[in-house]
Amino acid sequence: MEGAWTIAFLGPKASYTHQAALNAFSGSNFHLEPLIAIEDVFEAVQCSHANRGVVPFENSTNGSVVQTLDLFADLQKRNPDIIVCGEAYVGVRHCLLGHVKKPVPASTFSSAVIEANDDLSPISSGRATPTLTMPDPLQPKTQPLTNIKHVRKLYSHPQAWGQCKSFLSAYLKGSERQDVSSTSRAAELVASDESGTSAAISSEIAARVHSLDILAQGIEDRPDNTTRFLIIMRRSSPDSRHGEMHDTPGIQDCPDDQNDGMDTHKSLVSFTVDHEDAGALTRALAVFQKHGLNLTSFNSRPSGIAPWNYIFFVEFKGRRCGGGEGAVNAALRELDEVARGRRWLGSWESNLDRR
Ligand SMILES: O=C(O)C(=O)C[C@]1(C(=O)O)C=C[C@@H](O)C=C1
Repeated sequence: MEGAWTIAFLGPKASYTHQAALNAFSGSNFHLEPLIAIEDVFEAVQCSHANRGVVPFENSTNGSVVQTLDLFADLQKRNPDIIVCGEAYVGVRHCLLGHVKKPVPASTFSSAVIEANDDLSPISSGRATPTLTMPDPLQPKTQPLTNIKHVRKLYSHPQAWGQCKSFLSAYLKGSERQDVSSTSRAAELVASDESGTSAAISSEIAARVHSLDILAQGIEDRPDNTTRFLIIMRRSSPDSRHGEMHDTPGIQDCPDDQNDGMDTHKSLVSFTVDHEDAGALTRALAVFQKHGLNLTSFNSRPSGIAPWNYIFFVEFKGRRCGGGEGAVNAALRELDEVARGRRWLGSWESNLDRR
């Protein structure tokens, strides 16, 4: 694998990020390297251990992945050279993975055996009970494949809880929840739990990798549940694969592009504003409107400067062309006049229509 690119991703194997990495980088030219945390992926790319990194950015049901936004905000100045160079979408179908409870052999008709097997009685209706605050609760779109009354503890990535709310509230209300670094890490932990009373929200592939039983399938609230992943790289790093140098990745040659890639590309920028200055954020956003740059996402995270002070992330249609030309460069110059601490985070080809 001499000369192959190293692609770091949020692992272990069988995470949804792994699926995104396989979609974006298949073939023998790529060596895929699972890492434990999203920050490890940023670090691997920042220190050039990896040529590219794949990280979750946003889920269509549950919103932004705040760990990733915070790494782009980079308050500790650990990842100053990271930019985005691509994106990938993965349809996320969650499963509940664990161990099917085996019936106790009824060799004798003792009350202990009857009690133990009572837990294997038919599955509950799963209808969420209406309450005063929620008179019309969302009903889960699926029910368990087997009895799950023995499940006491759940493991998953924090994003997954918010994607499976109705199933969890209908069937697993009393179970303790533990956040872990990814859904595949959750499956790994459940596989090593000998009590058999834990379960993971994870993928069907993770069930196969860890020889776990699928206790329920398709437990996400919405059938269109999709996660968007970003591909990151280090700016000004030599990419050895084709022996070529990209001096300014994220800034592209677009000589024949009449509309700055507004139909084909997206870009990401972050900035802060003077919070004492009324209208400062409005003026910053007006710059994008003035140059016809359509915003596709807007996020904020604590800036680390002072409490209730934010760093803003704006994603918009269009790409930044080399040579200071074009609408995006013009907007960035004007943004520098009204915003503070502006950081360019890259342009990449939009993949939304190619899912
Ligand atoms: O835990 C994983 O498998 C991941 O790849 C992370 C992640 C996320 O952070 O959004 C990816 C997809 C799902 O939305 C849930 C978790």
